[in-house]
Amino acid sequence: MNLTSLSTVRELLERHGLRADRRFGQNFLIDAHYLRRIVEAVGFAPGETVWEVGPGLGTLTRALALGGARVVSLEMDRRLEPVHAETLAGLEVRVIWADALKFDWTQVPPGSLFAANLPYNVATPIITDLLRSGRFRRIVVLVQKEVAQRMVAQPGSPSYSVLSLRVQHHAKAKKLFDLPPGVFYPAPKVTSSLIRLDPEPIPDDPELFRLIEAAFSQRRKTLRNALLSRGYPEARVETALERLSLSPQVRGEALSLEQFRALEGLLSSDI
Ligand SMILES: C[S@@+](CC[C@H](N)C(=O)[O-])C[C@H]1O[C@@H](n2cnc3c(N)ncnc32)[C@H](O)[C@@H]1O
Repeated sequence: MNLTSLSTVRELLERHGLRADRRFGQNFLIDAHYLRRIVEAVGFAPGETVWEVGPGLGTLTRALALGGARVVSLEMDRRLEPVHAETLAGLEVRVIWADALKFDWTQVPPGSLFAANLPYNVATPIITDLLRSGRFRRIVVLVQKEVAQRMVAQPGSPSYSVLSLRVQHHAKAKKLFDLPPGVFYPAPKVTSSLIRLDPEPIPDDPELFRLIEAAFSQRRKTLRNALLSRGYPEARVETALERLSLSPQVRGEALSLEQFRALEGLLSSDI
């Protein structure tokens, strides 16, 4: 069965009485060229397990399994079960019917691989959870281009955000290529991008991210005021900024990850 054929996808949906559901971010990939490039980017060895979120009709899931991977995939939309009975039959695939946002990724073995065409509305929290779990050595995700830009953004750029720092803290990130809306059915309004993350074994740092979230909580405020409004003590914030030679007028979006780490170190010590 060729799931990258638009007529096959339409016929499959119609035969099962289904429509792509926007609430679940269902935009199915229907392009063989891009599908091959995504599978190549995952770079698994034969028999290796690849974790996935959102198999949908089974397009990427099937391509990974046909390429020799064992796939464990989380899906929320139970209507797809009879579709999988056709599209994933006989393949090394296990579907877990669960919400990926509630899944405990720390139960995945360390050094695992992850690949997905992520539902756009929940891509950021899923990527954050995957990174925080510390269980993945490579994460290949198809996301909205704006999310991809945030993932690789540097200080001072309009896309620089909590997600940029989350990615930098845990991983090396590379934007691989863009995909036009027409390679999905139904076509989304936006361009997509494939991103590869190569995480290092670095644990989460909740205090650092409490600080970063406070710094980005009100982008129009100075860093000083944003931190004060989140309850950081004034004298300590002022001394820490001074020690780091940062102006009291500086905004959070100007600081590098290293500067946030240094700031957090000073704020949590007796200065
Ligand atoms: C963009 S589609 C990708 C489908 C397929 N992998 C493809 O490439 O054509 C996203 C999929 O994620 C599923 N999904 C959405 N939210 C989810 C969640 N919170 N947990 C698990 N699956 C979810 C949707 O039902 C849909 O199948």
